[in-house]
Amino acid sequence: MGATGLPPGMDSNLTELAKGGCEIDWQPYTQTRFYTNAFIISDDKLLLGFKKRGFGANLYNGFGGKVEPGETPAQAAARELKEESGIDAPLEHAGVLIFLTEGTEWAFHIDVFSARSYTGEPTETDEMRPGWFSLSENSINGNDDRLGVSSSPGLPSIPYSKMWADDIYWLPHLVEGKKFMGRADFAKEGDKFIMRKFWFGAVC
Ligand SMILES: COc1nc(N)nc2c1ncn2[C@H]1C[C@H](O)[C@@H](COP(=O)(O)OP(=O)(O)OP(=O)(O)O)O1
Repeated sequence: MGATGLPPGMDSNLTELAKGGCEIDWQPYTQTRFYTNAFIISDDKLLLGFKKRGFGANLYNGFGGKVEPGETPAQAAARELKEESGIDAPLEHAGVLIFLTEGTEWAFHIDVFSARSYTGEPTETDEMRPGWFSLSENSINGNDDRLGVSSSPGLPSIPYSKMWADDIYWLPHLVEGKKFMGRADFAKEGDKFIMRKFWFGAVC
């Protein structure tokens, strides 16, 4: 933890939203690998993809992947969104996330994007199965899932229990149009990743 109380690499112009694992040290890292993640919001619905293979398989997430050499994060985000869901969208930068996984010396640096319109039809691909989730009148139940209530009848609520454990701390801010930044360090237990230490903040 730096002198500002923020994890190394975080901007000081942030208001704390959530933290945990304060008794544990941040895992050191020597390299950073750049990724993207994109979320589409349409009226009171959020588009997520069920990851069918690879890292994060069997979890819901936004659409994204590695930033390829020569690409900007924004270009990579648009390409990955198209490749994984079949749609185009006017993506805007929403936040930055740093993730460490036990046993690796490199950190995921994820530029997160969002858009409130899109063109095309969300379509299942080899990697992702897109689906809409309700954002209406969210409330939290005992399973950490947010219940969609009224105006999107038939749509499920955001499936936080089937998403990465960090998402519940920053995704509501993305939905509200607020910028955010954060970090989480994960340990591996068998084939599961357990979030041990985290810090998330909103950009002031
Ligand atoms: C560890 O916590 C994470 N939380 C969330 N919400 N998202 C994460 C986390 N770790 C990684 N991600 C995201 C970042 C990317 O959007 C994907 C991973 O990208 P992927 O491995 O699928 O990259 P591709 O370039 O598409 O890979 P291949 O084409 O080689 O399969 O997960």
